[in-house]
Amino acid sequence: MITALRGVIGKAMTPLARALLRIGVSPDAVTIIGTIGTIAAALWLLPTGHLFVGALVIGAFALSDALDGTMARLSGRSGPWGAFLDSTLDRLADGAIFTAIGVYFLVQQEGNIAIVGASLAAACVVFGFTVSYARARAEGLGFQAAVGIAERSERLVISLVVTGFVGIGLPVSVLVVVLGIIAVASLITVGQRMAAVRSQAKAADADTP
Ligand SMILES: CCCCCCCC/C=C\CCCCCCCC(=O)OC[C@H](COP(=O)(O)O[C@@H]1[C@H](O)[C@H](OP(=O)(O)O)[C@@H](O)[C@H](O)[C@H]1O)OC(=O)CCCCCCC/C=C\CCCCCCCC
Ligand SMILES: Nc1ccn([C@@H]2O[C@H](COP(=O)(O)O)[C@@H](O)[C@H]2O)c(=O)n1
Ligand SMILES: [Mg+2]
Ligand SMILES: [Mg+2]
Repeated sequence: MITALRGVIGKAMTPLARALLRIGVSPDAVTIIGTIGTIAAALWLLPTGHLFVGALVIGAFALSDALDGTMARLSGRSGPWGAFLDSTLDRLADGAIFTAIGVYFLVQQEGNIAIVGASLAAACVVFGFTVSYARARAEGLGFQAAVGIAERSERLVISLVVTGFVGIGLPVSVLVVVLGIIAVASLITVGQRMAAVRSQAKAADADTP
């Protein structure tokens, strides 16, 4: 759903991508700086309770994930190394964001909401990583698995927008519910990816003489 905005975001990034290339910035530099910025902003701003500013700053850095690919394509430097670097660093950024939300619950909240919020954030880390792993493993075996209701863009945009709104007064219980929904939707996405690979594997078996 949100992932479908990819083309639009890529187009919107084009002028900035061209400008950065012109001054000699490489796609890899944007990938690395974007990841470091995301991790630093998440681990500093969320546990200290700066949820609104944190969501905005993390969102801005996370959007650089669409910038690096646009720069790589425009400069003709798109390739396996960049794809590997981008996907691997994505996992560090995802882990930092949901870990930071979990630490926010443990440090800034009390009682059941702290325990439940932190546990659901941990579930988002584990199930989100499993979604990404399923695609990486499928692609390593020659199948396609870029499907599902909770791809990375959905997980990040929804969690960051709700985190930002909690920062300006939305009850924190809404974030707990949304983390629960993201965790369940991630598990469903794992199932959707398994189903996609299973049908491709069966079709490949049937084609084998
Ligand atoms: C001061 C500045 C403020 C900035 C605020 C920005 C607000 C923007 C609002 C909306 C923008 C939403 C659009 C984001 C859609 C991005 C779509 C996109 O470009 O996707 C591509 C990019 C990279 O995808 P890849 O295919 O290269 O990545 C793959 C993916 O990671 C796979 O993961 P999997 O699905 O399998 O788990 C991996 O398997 C694969 O390895 C990997 O290659 O997608 C992204 O992932 C980019 C995510 C962008 C997230 C942007 C977050 C910004 C949204 C909100 C900001 C918070 C606003 C706070 C509001 C506060 C309200 C009071
Ligand atoms: N440093 C980089 C980053 C990305 N790429 C290429 O872009 C693809 C990802 O594009 P996004 O718009 O989704 O970031 C990736 O698969 C690589 O082909 C690159 O070459 N170098
Ligand atoms: Mg990228
Ligand atoms: Mg990336």
